[in-house]
Amino acid sequence: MSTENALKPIIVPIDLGDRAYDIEIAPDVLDRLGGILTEKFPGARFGVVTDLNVEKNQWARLQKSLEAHGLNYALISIPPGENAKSMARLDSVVFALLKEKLERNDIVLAFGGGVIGDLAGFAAAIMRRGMDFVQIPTSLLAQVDSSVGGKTGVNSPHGKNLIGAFHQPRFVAADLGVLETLSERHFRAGYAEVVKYGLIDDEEFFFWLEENQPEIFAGGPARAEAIARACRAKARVVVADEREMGQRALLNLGHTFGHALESATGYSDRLIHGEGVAIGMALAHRFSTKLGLSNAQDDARVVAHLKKAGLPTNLSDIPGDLPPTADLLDLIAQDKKVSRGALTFILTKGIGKAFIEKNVNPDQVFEFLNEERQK
Ligand SMILES: NC(=O)c1ccc[n+]([C@@H]2O[C@H](COP(=O)([O-])OP(=O)(O)OC[C@H]3O[C@@H](n4cnc5c(N)ncnc54)[C@H](O)[C@@H]3O)[C@@H](O)[C@H]2O)c1
Ligand SMILES: O=C(O)C(=O)C[C@@H](O)[C@H](O)[C@H](O)COP(=O)(O)O
Ligand SMILES: [Zn+2]
Repeated sequence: MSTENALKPIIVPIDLGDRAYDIEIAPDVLDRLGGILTEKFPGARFGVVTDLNVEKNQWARLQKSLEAHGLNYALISIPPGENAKSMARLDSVVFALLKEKLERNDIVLAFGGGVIGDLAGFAAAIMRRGMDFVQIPTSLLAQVDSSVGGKTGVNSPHGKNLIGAFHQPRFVAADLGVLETLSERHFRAGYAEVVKYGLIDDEEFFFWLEENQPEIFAGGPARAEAIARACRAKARVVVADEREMGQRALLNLGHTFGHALESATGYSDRLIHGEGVAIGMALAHRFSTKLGLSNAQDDARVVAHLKKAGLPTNLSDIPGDLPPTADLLDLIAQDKKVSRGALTFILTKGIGKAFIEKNVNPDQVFEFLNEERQK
């Protein structure tokens, strides 16, 4: 594939019939958003949900664009971090939007990373029995993954993302410029989800990432191309299986382990989502090899690439103590892919050859995790 010009907007359509929408990836879409929203939603008011970091670094640009078109908005800004994906914070955001008298035909703008997208999207899904919303993803992770596909929700002490709804956005505005103020740690974490698309079913993309990772981190055309390729990959899966009745579960590669680790570390800065996914993908590869399904060479290649990008790949990379393995297994048993009590994992036959394995033996997971704890 030829390198895409970073200055030219890239449109990725999500063909979901009456819920179809576009992702626009461009360096200036935030500055043009006031005009886009005016055209798409004439007469609407906007409830902008963001966090304090995004407000400090990027709100001025969006505000200018909204005000240039005379749009009426209310700003709701919450403390940042994964802990915001809670029932308590959902309650306060919904309350604030209702207090602003947002009507059912008004629009929620989710302006932030994946935490804001999941939380504000869920708020939109339940407010007045369902309001429309627009995703304005400001982290790499949100641009390549969470703003696309309609999974919204919050966490529970019982497990990650256990309370939520499928609710598709009406538009996704992925502005490349906003990434300039994202921390390196969060950029790296988002990159784990980019690597995921290569590992699922596109070894050529994984090899391209091996070649281009430094350019992607530096910004410019390779970054725009990586984001667009990730969005197209996610679009293909979501259009084929919107509500995860089957193949969409492949997007969960690394997440069965990763989500349990995020819960076990209290949804804290000890382990952010993309880091959990990086460790989870390394574990999924090694577990597959232990079961005789994959091979050590591919495992090593995956780990080497994740490490080169500054990502963790071992349980011991997580600061502090982890709970006993039995507790980790309890968290894995709360995974939404569990069916009639049986564990489902996304396993692999090698790079780009992931598959869904139902009825995974919990004793084998327990033994594997105990071995991994020794590393
Ligand atoms: N719905 C989905 O399909 C889906 C997919 C993947 C991940 N997720 C969820 O996404 C969440 C993780 O998202 P995330 O990694 O974006 O985390 P995040 O939303 O916490 O954002 C990362 C951090 O960067 C800050 N930030 C974001 N954009 C910034 C910017 N442009 N400039 C400066 N600071 C900025 C935020 O304030 C936060 O501190 C997890 O809860 C995960 O479960 C959902
Ligand atoms: O969109 C999907 O489907 C995914 O699985 C994408 C994941 O990266 C994301 O973390 C998602 O929120 C996980 O979904 P869950 O259903 O396992 O909570
Ligand atoms: Zn994820």
